[in-house]
Amino acid sequence: MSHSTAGELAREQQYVATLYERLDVLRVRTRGQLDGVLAQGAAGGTHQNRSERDSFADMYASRLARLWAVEHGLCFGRLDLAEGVSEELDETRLYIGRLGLSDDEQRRLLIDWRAPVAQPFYRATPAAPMGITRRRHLHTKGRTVVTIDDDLLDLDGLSDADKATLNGEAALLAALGETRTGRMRDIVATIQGEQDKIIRSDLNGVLVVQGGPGTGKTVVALHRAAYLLYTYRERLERRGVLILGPNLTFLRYIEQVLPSLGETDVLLSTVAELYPGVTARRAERPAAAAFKGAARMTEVVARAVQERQRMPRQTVEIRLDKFTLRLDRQTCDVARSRAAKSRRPHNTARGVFVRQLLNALTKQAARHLGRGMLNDEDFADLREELRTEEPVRAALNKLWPYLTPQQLLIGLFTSRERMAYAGLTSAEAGLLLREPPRAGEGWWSEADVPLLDEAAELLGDIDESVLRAARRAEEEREQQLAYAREVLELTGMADIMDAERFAERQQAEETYLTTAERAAKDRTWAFGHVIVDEAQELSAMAWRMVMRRCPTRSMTVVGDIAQTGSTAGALNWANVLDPDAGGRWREAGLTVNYRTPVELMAVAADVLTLVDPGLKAPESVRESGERPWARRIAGLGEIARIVAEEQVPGGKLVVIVPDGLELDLPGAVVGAGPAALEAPVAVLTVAEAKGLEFDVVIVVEPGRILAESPRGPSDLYVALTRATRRLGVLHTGGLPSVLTALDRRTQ
Ligand SMILES: Nc1ncnc2c1ncn2[C@@H]1O[C@H](COP(=O)(O)OP(=O)(O)OP(=O)(O)O)[C@@H](O)[C@H]1O
Repeated sequence: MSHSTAGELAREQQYVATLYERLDVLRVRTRGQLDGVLAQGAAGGTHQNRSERDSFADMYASRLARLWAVEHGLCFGRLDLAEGVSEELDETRLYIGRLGLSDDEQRRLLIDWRAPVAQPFYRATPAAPMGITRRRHLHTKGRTVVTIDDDLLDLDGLSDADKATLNGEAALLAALGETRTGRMRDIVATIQGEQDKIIRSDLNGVLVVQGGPGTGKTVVALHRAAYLLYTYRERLERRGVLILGPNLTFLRYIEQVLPSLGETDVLLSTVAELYPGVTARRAERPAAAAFKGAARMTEVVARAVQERQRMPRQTVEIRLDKFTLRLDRQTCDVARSRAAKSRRPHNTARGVFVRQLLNALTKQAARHLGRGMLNDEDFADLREELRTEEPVRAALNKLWPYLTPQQLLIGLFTSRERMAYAGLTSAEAGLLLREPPRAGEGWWSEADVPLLDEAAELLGDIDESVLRAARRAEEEREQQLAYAREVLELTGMADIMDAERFAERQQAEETYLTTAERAAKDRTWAFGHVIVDEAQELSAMAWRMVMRRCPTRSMTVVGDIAQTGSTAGALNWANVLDPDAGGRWREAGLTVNYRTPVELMAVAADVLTLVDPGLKAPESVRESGERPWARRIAGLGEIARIVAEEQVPGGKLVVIVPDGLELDLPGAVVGAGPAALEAPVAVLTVAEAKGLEFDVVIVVEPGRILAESPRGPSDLYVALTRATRRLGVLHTGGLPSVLTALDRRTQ
């Protein structure tokens, strides 16, 4: 029902203009407050004054950023309340928008979409109107209201057909029909009821959202992050929210959605990036990645640590200048079992081990020195002397070395002997065996990252390299302080900023880091909430790592079991979640496909029966009017011409190819990366296209995609469900029989 009559439009325009005026006033006011704080910033004062000023500056800066982020589509809806519904004043109308606004008398002008009173905007239906008589969608261009769409929720006035309408169908279909920009957009104006329930679901426990392609899992997860931060600000602001996606291209695709929702305490990451200090770039063979992802690796890593605590069979001789000390097997074993009993991680248990052996060595040394019984003080002095003797240190280090997770895994994967000790068969070891790292080479793969994390847990983070780094940092700070003094002298700024403050600004960036930035640097950071997207792809070992980041198990896990491409990935949510969140997870479903038109989904649904005949494809909300097609080509050389014919003006087209098929299209971006999102034409593999969408999709050699991995049917299903408008399939050999629903084109 469209009510874009001139009079109504003019009235809404007037109201929206007042909202923008208010927004402008607040921007100017906040800018003034920020400038005021910054102007005092350089004037010295106590440390406490300075840190108060910094936090005010942060607060005003992020408020200002929020005020600027809502320029587009500031207000998108209105609710007309049934009589007697509003207890506050005599409000009969509520305007809904990207943030809340009030005037100087605290009268509310605009309601944040996440506020509880805004909920009927997304949930009210004619059958359950929630005290609303009318829901109005306002479409704006810049600051101008262009059209209005109404849903009448007053039961008496509606026919049965009207009662069954979707929430703001016209608004929704308009949003879905738009050409893709290469970046995901927010959907605050058109969130649907089943999505809203998930967005506003309780913070506690693990919420699993299972839904087919295009059902809005990603976009809903992002809105949930914004909603949770708004509703549980106190609890979440300090700990932050982690959002894990499958790869960096995907993170690029979604990164703009959150700032437009006004959220900054969110860390976007991938499993490959989650271990601080490691960049996992190396490609891994699928069989090795699957093996490294299996839960059994927990034991393998534990055995690898034990192997480093193995005691030698022979007596260890330590030659000092004046005499030789000896550690026999039994003494070593006793020290080892003491250390093991301490139940501390390897690097901290080392203290127990070393103390035990040093005591034994000190007694021996006393005998050699003919000093018999020593008093406590002398004993301690002699022990300290021995501790710093190089041969003693070397021997103790060999028996129980300090280890970083990197050292442990490099040691393991480069030695068949160690792998055998860790319980691997010769064939398994062959799968993992590697050459040691060479300078400049990326040694780590994504599958190694959860193993590094596992190792870090068993080893403990306190190791010598950390201590050395801390000492170095202290020295550096001293140097920087000296440098700061010099610079301030030279620049004549000495009287407006003291050296310590300058040095702090230069070096101790920690003070200025956001929660998300601090969390990114800290392996042991516990997030307030964790969201995992494309969660079906995570291996058992990756789940262990993710769970460590969220001891409270407040999580949102979104994915589709039918789309699992990784051989280490999930085929069933219970298998994944029972081990770490047994009894604390609940499942919700999304059933409507907002991306793929009906015509395309019919083809994909046939492929879904190959994945599992019991699975049901999501229902598409719209038709494109274009039939998906298949075409036999004589060679890959023909693809460029077909791509040119299929492109839609201003839209994005992707050619999806099997792994290892090299296709060089003139003008196309090949492979993952931000450029692939921007380009009019890109060539991607299925794994690279996962989670993304394009106006036009051309799938090349579907038979090869089906055959190239045990998850071939899932991969083809993913490929066929990426398009919002047109789908074509090109093949040089026969067309797989599962694709017979495609129209056959001959030229
Ligand atoms: N309520 C909505 N209003 C407007 N657009 C929507 C709505 N829900 C989903 N969409 C759009 O539908 C498309 C698919 O959403 P999204 O990528 O979140 O789906 P998905 O379930 O994660 O898909 P996949 O499993 O294929 O990765 C996006 O363009 C999204 O913006």
